[in-house]
Amino acid sequence: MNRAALFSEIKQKSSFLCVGLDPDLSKIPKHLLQEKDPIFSFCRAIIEETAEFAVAYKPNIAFFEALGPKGWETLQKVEEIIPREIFTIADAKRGDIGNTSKLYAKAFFEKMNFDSVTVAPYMGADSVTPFLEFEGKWVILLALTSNAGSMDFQLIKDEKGKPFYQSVLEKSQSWGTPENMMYVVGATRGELIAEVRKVVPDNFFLVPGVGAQGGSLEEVAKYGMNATCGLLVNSSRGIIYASGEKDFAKAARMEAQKLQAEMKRLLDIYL
Ligand SMILES: O=C(O)c1cc(=O)[nH]c(=O)n1[C@@H]1O[C@H](COP(=O)(O)O)[C@@H](O)[C@H]1O
Repeated sequence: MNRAALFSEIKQKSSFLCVGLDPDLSKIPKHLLQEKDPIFSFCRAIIEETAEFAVAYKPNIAFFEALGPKGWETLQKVEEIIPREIFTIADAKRGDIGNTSKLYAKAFFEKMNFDSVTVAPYMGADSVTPFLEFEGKWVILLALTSNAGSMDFQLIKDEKGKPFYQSVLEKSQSWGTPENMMYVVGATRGELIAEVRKVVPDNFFLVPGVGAQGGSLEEVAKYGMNATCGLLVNSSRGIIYASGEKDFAKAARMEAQKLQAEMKRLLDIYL
């Protein structure tokens, strides 16, 4: 999917919501455990009820990988039922020496048909560029993450006072373009989002951390929105575990709808 198609979906749905699929057998409603593939049944119900409000889905690969070979089959089935006009993100946080990265890319872009994969920048250009060689596919590069540990490296300043995440943004600008590279910028970083936006005015940001991690949607929109919206805001647990009972999919729908209504308001203000 290209940037114009993504922006068109955002405008059509008045939404920049990414629903995070982090399905955990210990958290899904108990009645689903009798199903042949409980994780698939769970994700399918969530997708059916939230697709009207979502412009992206982000399955976190860990939750599928942890189930062994069957988990990979489930992931593939989940990817296949996501409506094609909705952007798909394999949240795998990959990145390795070039020939290995190329095979990671093949796994998510060719064996499966994801639009994008999250990639860690730590190993540098040759670990990231193999993902960018796939026509129509995207890299989502970790820049400023939402977790407490982001302070360990990302916020360390060099002798001129420039934080490390900023060097990642600057350096990576020559690897890809706003047509094939996005950045992960955590919602919990508030006004730092404005600093990121200054360095990379045109790229989309994948913004996790609203909902369960406490980030503010209002601040994300205020500091991060650009002329093509430039934001995919993810919520995982806040949506998919809105209820642990039989009404879980309807409850997820209500949470997604609530976020979409708020996003519509913010698009009207800032776009
Ligand atoms: O790459 C990510 O998606 C990611 C980056 C980051 O900085 N923080 C972060 O929480 N995530 C992911 O985003 C999702 C957040 O989930 P919730 O906190 O439940 O909404 C999880 O799948 C995390 O792995």
